[in-house]
Amino acid sequence: MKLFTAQQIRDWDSYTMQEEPIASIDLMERAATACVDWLQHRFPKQEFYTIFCGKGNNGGDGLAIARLLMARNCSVTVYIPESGQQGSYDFQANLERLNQVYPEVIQFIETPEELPLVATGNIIIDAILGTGINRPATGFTAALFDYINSLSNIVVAIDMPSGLYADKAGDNNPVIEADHTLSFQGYKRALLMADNAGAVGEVHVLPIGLDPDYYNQTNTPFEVIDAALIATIYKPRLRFAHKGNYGHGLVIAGSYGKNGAAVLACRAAVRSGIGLLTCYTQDSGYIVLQTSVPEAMLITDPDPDHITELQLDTTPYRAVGIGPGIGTQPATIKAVYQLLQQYRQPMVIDADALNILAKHPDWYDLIPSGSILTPHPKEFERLFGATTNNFTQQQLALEKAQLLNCIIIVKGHHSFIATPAGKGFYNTTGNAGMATGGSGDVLTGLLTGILAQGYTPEDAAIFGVYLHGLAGDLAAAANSMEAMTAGDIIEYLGQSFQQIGRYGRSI
Ligand SMILES: NC(=O)C1=CN([C@@H]2O[C@H](COP(=O)(O)OP(=O)(O)OC[C@H]3O[C@@H](n4cnc5c(N)ncnc54)[C@H](O)[C@@H]3O)[C@@H](O)[C@H]2O)[C@@H](O)CC1
Ligand SMILES: [K+]
Repeated sequence: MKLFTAQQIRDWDSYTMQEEPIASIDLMERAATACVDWLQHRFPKQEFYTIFCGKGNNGGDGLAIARLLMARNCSVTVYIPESGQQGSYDFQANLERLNQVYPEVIQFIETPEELPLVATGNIIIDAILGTGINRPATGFTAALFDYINSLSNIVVAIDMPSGLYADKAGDNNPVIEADHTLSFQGYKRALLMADNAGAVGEVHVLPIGLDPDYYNQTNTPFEVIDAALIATIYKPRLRFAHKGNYGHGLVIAGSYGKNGAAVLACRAAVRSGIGLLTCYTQDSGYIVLQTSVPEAMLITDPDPDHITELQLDTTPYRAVGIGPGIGTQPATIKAVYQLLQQYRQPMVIDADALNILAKHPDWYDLIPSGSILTPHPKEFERLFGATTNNFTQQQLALEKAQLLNCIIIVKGHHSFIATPAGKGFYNTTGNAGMATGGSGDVLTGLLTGILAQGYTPEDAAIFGVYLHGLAGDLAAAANSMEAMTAGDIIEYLGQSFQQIGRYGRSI
C-alpha cells in the first residue's frame, strides 16, 4: 500500500470529489460514518462519548461523528476550543447540522478553567487537528492536549493524533497520546514510526472510498508491505521441483555458549523453502547442530570456540548469512574479512558481523552488491552514526543503501527496509512478543534461505520481514506475547506460508 504525504492525501480528496463526483461535505460524512461504524464495532456497549473538535476539517469530522453517534442512541458532549477564527467551510456546515438537531451537546471552551470534567467511562474522541497541522500546538491547545493526556479515558484520534505531523518529525511538540488512531484510507509515515508509538496507539486504517485512479497514477517512494504486495512477490513451489531449484545457502553462525543462535538461524533457513543448507560453526558446535538441525550439512571451524577461518570454497552457495552469535574475537574479525574479500554474491549480514563492520568502515566497499544488512537501531547507529529521530534515521538508511548498493533493514516494531533505488518499505506484521533473544537470528536464517532461492534481494527482504512478523503474530496468538519464544516463530512459518499462499487467490 502506497504511503502518501499530507499534501498528496489532500490532492487525493480533491481528485475524488471531482471525479466521483462527491461534495466535500459528503466525503466528510462518509469518513465520519466509517469512524462511527468502527467505534460501534470495537466498543459495542459504549454509550458515552466526549468529543473535542478543532475548527478545521478534522473538527468537522468530529462534529459529524457526534451527530451520527447521537442518532445511534449514544450520549455525546462536544467541546470546541474557541480560537476566535472562523471554522473551515465543512466545519461550519457540520456545526450547523449538529446545532439543528442536538444544540444541547455543543460547548465552546476558551480558558483552562473551562476544561470539562470527563466521566471515567467516556471515550474521548480527538478531532482537534488532523493532517492540516502546520505549526506546533501552543497556548490553550497545548494545555488541552496536556489535560486530555492526563485523563485515564480511552482516547480515539481521528485521522491523526492531534499535534503530530504526518510527514516530518515534531521534535517533542505537544501531541495527543491516543489509544487508537483511525487513519483515513491509508497510513501516514508518522503513524509507523517507533518515536510516535506513544501518540498513535493502535492504528486502524479506515477506507473512505477515495478514487483508485489517483492511487494508481501517483508515485511515492514509501510503501507499507501488505498482502497485495506479498502476493506479487511470493513464488509458489513448482510442481516438478527438485532441491536444486531452490538453491544452496550457507549460514555462518555461533560460538561457544551461542550455539543457540546458529540453531535458530539454521532451523529458520530450512523452513524457508531452501533446497540445501550448510552451516558453518565453531568445532564444539558439531553435535548440537547435527542433532538440532539434521536437515543442514555442517562444516566446522578448526577452533573449538570461535569462527576463525573463512577461506572456504563458496562457489556452491547462492546466498550466505553471517553474524548470529559469532562474537567479535580478533580471529573472528579476521575470518569475516576473509569472507568479504572472496564472496561476491549477496549476503545477509547481521548481529556481530555488523558490529565488526562498524569497527572497520574501510571494509564497507567489500560488501557484495545486493547484500541485506539487518541492524537494530543501536547497530544502525554504530554502523552509520547517530540520528535525531526516525525520519532522519530512515533518510540516512536510504542514503547508505544507495551508496553501498545494499538493502538495509532497520529492525523495529515496523521494520523499515531501505533499497538502493531509494524506496522505503514499512512492515506491519509482528508484535512486541518478538522482542526476545533469538528472533533476529531467525530473521537472518529466513532471509538467507529466501535469497538462496533466487528472490531478488529487495523481494527477499520484503518477503522475509513480512513472513517473520506473520509467524510471530501466529506464535503470539497461540502462546501469548509474553510466553512465545524465538523458536515458536519458526514453528509458525508453516502456517504463515499457507496464509500467504491464499493471498494470491483472494486478491
Ligand atoms: N474532504 C476532505 O478534505 C477530507 C478531510 N478530512 C479531514 O480533514 C482533515 C484535514 O483538515 P484541515 O486541512 O482542515 O486541517 P485540520 O483540521 O487538521 O487543521 C485545521 C486548521 O488548524 C490550523 N492549525 C494548524 N496547526 C495548528 C496548531 N498547531 N494549532 C492551532 N491551529 C492550527 C490551520 O489553520 C489548519 O488549517 C483530515 O485530517 C481529516 O480529518 C476527512 O473529513 C476526509 C475528507
Ligand atoms: K485528530
